[in-house]
Amino acid sequence: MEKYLLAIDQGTTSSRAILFATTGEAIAIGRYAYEQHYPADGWVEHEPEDIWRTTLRSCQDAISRADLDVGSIAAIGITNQRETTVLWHRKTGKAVHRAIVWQDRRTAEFCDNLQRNLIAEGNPDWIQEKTGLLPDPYFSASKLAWLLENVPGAREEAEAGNLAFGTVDCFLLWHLTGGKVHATDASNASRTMLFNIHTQNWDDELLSRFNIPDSILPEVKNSADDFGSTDARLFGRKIPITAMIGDQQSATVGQGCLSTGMTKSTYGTGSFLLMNTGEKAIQSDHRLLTTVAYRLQGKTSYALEGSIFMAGATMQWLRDKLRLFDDTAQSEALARQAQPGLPVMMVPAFTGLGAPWWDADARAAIYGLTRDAGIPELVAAALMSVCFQTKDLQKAMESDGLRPTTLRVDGGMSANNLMLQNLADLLGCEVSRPKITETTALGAAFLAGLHCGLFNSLGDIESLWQQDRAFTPTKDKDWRDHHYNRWLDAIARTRSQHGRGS
Ligand SMILES: Nc1ncnc2c1ncn2[C@@H]1O[C@H](COP(=O)(O)OP(=O)(O)O)[C@@H](O)[C@H]1O
Ligand SMILES: O=P(O)(O)OC[C@H](O)CO
Repeated sequence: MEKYLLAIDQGTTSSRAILFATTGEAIAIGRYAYEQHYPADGWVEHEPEDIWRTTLRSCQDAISRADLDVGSIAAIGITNQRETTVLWHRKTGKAVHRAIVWQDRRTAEFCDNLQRNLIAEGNPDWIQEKTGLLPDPYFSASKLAWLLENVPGAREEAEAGNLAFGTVDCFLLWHLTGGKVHATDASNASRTMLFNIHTQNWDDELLSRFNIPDSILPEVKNSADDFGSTDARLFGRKIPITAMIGDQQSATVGQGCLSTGMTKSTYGTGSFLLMNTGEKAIQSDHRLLTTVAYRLQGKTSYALEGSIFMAGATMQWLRDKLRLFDDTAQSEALARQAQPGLPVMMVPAFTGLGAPWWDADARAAIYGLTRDAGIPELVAAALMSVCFQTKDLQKAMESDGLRPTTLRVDGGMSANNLMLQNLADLLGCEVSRPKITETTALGAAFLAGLHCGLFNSLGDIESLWQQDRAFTPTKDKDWRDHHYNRWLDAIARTRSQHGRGS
């Protein structure tokens, strides 16, 4: 019987399930968008029940659309939006509060104080040295501390051992296994700010700094491992779960970026550029993150990461709040009508700025509006803002002594040819889009297949990668420098609004 792999890709705006053949071909897909909650300025929440319900229905849809025997699904791999924090009751599986999403900035002051204290103690790099991360509300630790402090009774329940913490992979695993398995993988653990990426263990000093009881923590396993089996009632029979990996790391695998120096950038809600640095955990001097790319049979591969909070989300804002178009796919045709010279500049700091600025308090701004600026110029500026933010990351990597020669791109926004051409022009390097753009799901499926013996080695996935289109630079250095300097000026002006320099 031919075997298939089911990948669950639980993203920020939708839950997806894709059934793959071992050739990498997607056989069937299930997908449900779900509600975003914005209860206050800078707060972003998801209903955990929505996350679970839409994931389950996506899996059931994919399976029924493929019209196959559930017994032919060899294994499940889970990949997920990272850092998003869930705390739930072990007995009922019910969350004590909505999930606090990675974009949420409510703990900005907490993180500022933490950084100030570390500086006062003469140990400013303490967090980065242990975790590869920088003190910012983006990561799970301060969100979890907030839940324990602010949800009535949560701390007492946690200390009594009645609560479980997890990122979304872990929360889904709990539900898929009928509450039997409380585990995560090293790539997801590396985004919590509680995990020491060098020792590969939860770090007691970090736990005590954030005041987190260790009774709530999941076991940390390899990214391809034995994570238990689904409750037979969900899909008619048990299916083994043999991989879990954060979505950006999964896309790195799905893009075949498996050797040192290979780099991918995913353009979804946010944008995340990862360079595989192999067995070396390189600590950035330019405010990039060091993260676990994947851990296989106890061997850790690391990546250097630049995280941008607003990419496709800026297009959603133009669509939903300004109502400039009905479908984000229309943005390309609109931007092509814009005046030349990129007159309008947009800094999309709607939820602060990520790498390399790490400025939680910055807020978005638009510059250079004239009487003849209209919808095309605004849309072009929004698309360019994604390219400029990627350029910031390229510059930071170069300052750390690393330069990717080719950038492999994926994610919903990589369908936009104009954006990718502008990106190649601005970076001055080739930008390459693969035929399979569901690389995030593919990475998890591949790792699941690796663990259950459908693939022999990581090398097998490299041979599955095929290019759809390459975008080569058409502009010279003067053009690049001119526009990038305009961007840096816009960034400086935006940050000066709340008293921060560039
Ligand atoms: N043709 C396009 N041009 C610009 N943005 C697009 C286009 N198609 C999709 N997007 C954006 O890509 C995002 C969806 O990408 P996806 O990878 O599905 O995101 P996520 O995994 O974060 O939910 C949306 O924010 C959408 O606005
Ligand atoms: O859901 P995505 O694709 O926007 O990815 C979110 C990231 O994992 C956040 O770190």
